[in-house]
Amino acid sequence: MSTGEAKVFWHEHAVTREEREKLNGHKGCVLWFTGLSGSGKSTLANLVDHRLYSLGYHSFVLDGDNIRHGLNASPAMLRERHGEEFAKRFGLGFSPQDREENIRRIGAVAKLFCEAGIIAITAFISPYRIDRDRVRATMKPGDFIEIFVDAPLEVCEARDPKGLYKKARAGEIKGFTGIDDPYEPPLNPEIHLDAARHSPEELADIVLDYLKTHGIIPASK
Ligand SMILES: Nc1ncnc2c1ncn2[C@@H]1O[C@H](COP(=O)(O)OS(=O)(=O)O)[C@@H](OP(=O)(O)O)[C@H]1O
Ligand SMILES: Nc1ncnc2c1ncn2[C@@H]1O[C@H](COP(=O)(O)OP(=O)(O)O)[C@@H](O)[C@H]1O
Repeated sequence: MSTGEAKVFWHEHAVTREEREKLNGHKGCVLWFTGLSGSGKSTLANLVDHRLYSLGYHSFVLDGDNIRHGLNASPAMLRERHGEEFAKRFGLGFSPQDREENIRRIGAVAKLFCEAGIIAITAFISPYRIDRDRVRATMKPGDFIEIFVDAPLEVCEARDPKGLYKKARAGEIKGFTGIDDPYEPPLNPEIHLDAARHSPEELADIVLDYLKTHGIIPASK
């Protein structure tokens, strides 16, 4: 058997994206929340998801913390389950390369959701601009909606719900975003949220309004 690169072919779907969107009563898209740890990504992602669900729409949250338990599991988790060699090959931590692969994989998954006519809601720090832009470049114009959850480091650090900033300041966690690893804010996000001055409910309203005014969900409900 050849060990060379296999040729892979693309199969058209029997049911088109447009047909699925018609059935769902709204368009598919990716709501890409990005921001520092503690900025409010997960809170907001889940609130928007719940609002959409209550309106009868189809959405799903892909959250960094959860995805890093499965698809993008850490080396430690994989070591326990499958041994050292497997963990080294497939486990993802927080090095720049691992974050890049984390975002690449989740971008591909989010795109599949979008093509299934679903509103994919991702909540990853996604600190590097190039990684977010690469995901954007894989998608059709309008499908990738970058949402900057903008809360200053001081605010996030004061919230510190998991105590991670404290550990990072103490040097117990290395390469923590905002402390000793960079966060590159979006230059031109579709939505820029002031997450330090507004409640999650107010911020969710802004996201829902965007979806209505851009024809992703009906304006009428
Ligand atoms: N070194 C370091 N830097 C930043 N964050 C860290 C780190 N180590 C662990 N954590 C925890 O992992 C969550 C971020 O995971 P993500 O997959 O969103 O990160 S990334 O997009 O790949 O940068 C992040 O969760 P959120 O607070 O929900 O953002 C942290 O709880
Ligand atoms: N807009 C907001 N205003 C005040 N507190 C918030 C807001 N959004 C989230 N929080 C709180 O901040 C903390 C971090 O929120 P979380 O959604 O976990 O952030 P992230 O997913 O970005 O790490 C939580 O305790 C949450 O209740």
